[in-house]
Amino acid sequence: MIKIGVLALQGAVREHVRSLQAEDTEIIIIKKAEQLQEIDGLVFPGGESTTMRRLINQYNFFEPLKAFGKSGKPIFGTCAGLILMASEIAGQDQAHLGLMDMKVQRNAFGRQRESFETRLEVQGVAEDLRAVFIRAPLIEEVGEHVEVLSTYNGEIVAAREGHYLTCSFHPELTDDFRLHRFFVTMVKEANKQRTK
Ligand SMILES: NC(=O)CC[C@H](N)C(=O)O
Repeated sequence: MIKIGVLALQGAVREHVRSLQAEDTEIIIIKKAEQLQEIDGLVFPGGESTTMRRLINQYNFFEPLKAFGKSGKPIFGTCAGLILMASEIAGQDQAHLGLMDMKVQRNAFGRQRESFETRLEVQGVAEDLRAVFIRAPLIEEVGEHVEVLSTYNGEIVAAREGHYLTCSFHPELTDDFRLHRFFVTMVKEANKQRTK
């Protein structure tokens, strides 16, 4: 049995809990930093990244989340979660957790297109994944160890760097669970490596 946590400070928590349901997997809602010790993988939901960052500080999550990432346990960040993981944010002096080597731009899809749904090819996951974009960020630049998994109109919208997975859309708002399943497999594999 593996345990996957969903960071529950703000945002689309329940939807991720639903989408992560899988065999031999327990889903835990994370409200306190101590709970990070019991889990094998973690999801950062979408929502509002500046609000989430404020709550991360307020509830003393900052260092524990960084340590969790550095420990090699998988993290999956969606939308605002992607912004939290980035090492650089366009137009801002400071990033948040800086876990993934990538530069992101917030609210990157123009006004008329603030919110839309499309189908995307995601490398190793699906040829036609349903993707809902809501005031979504895009990934402007990636470091050499980052694998681009998907693009939309030439812009990077999903990527992986080792045990970190991220996308700028909301896979948890559809019944297409393939990206979540991919993450659950990443967690199971990382867990196997650790307990070998
Ligand atoms: N749906 C979302 O998570 C939007 C992200 C939001 N625009 C932010 O900057 O945090």
